[in-house]
Amino acid sequence: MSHRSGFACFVGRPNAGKSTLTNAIVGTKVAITSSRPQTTRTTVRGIVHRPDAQLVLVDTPGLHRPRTLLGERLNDLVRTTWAEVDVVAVCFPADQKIGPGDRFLTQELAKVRRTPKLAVATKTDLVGPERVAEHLLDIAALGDQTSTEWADVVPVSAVSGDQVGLLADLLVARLPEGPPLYPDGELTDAPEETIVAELVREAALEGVRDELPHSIAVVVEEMGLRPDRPADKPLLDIHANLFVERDSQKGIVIGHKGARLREVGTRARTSIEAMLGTPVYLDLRVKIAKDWQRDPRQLRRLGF
Ligand SMILES: Nc1nc2c(ncn2[C@@H]2O[C@H](COP(=O)(O)OP(=O)(O)OP(=O)(O)O)[C@@H](O)[C@H]2O)c(=O)[nH]1
Repeated sequence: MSHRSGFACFVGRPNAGKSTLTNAIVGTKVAITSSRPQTTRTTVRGIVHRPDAQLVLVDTPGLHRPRTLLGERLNDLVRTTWAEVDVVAVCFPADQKIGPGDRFLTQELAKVRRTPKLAVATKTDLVGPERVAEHLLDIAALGDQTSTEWADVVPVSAVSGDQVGLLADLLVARLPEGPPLYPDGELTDAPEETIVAELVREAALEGVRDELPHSIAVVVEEMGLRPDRPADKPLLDIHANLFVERDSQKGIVIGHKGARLREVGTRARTSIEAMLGTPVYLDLRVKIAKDWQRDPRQLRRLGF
């Protein structure tokens, strides 16, 4: 039996369902989802192991009109990823009309000629069959208008699981023949620190107002098992800094008498424990990195 291996990435407007789809295909939580746009910043890979193939999924941030240095860096990262992967799957949420953002994205993607492009109609559980049909026609028309030849057009629901298996098959079909790229059983090659930092960020974003999400960055300073613990009672010590850009934002994150920060810490700790399967002691500090999105040195320090 021949074996295929390679890389795929999901692209699409913010909130299109890329991270959720990555999780549904990989079958475990590796990328970070939230109901707010633009939370996926780091490239997190999920790896699908099958007898016939190994599919490595790269989850990129959304392309957007850059207004800051961070925005430009993100767009560069997206384009580089498109050229490097074996197939790009563009997500168009079925509960939304195709809009200028989708057109901009598809046009940009069309410039990366070599990479096969697959169109995915996401969130089909939210709408009826007529709307799905109409959406598929709109996607085909968008392909014509942008001279994009869709390798396939697939409707899926990551939430109900409908057609997720088919999508995985279609992605695998675009991979070159080759041996597995990663050892079996490895679900993600994102370092644990990155996953932990994303989980803290996700917890901090819950329930905050619109402007804040772009201003929060989390860096795990230190992480390690506490020494002198009995083998059956491990404890993972995590020291993390949560950076905001301004004093006023620090207040929002910390909340009245630290109440909000405590909530964020508890929520983050619970999801880190669930993810890593170890009890966690989380030491979370809020710091100000003034205007970090515009400062190249700070961007590097925060891992961009
Ligand atoms: N009903 C339904 N909701 C979905 C589905 N897929 C994703 N969602 C929801 O849509 C929202 C956005 O999903 P994400 O997976 O975070 O979207 P994303 O494209 O990764 O978003 P960004 O990281 O902001 O670019 C979340 O609230 C998901 O729960 C789906 O198949 N059905």
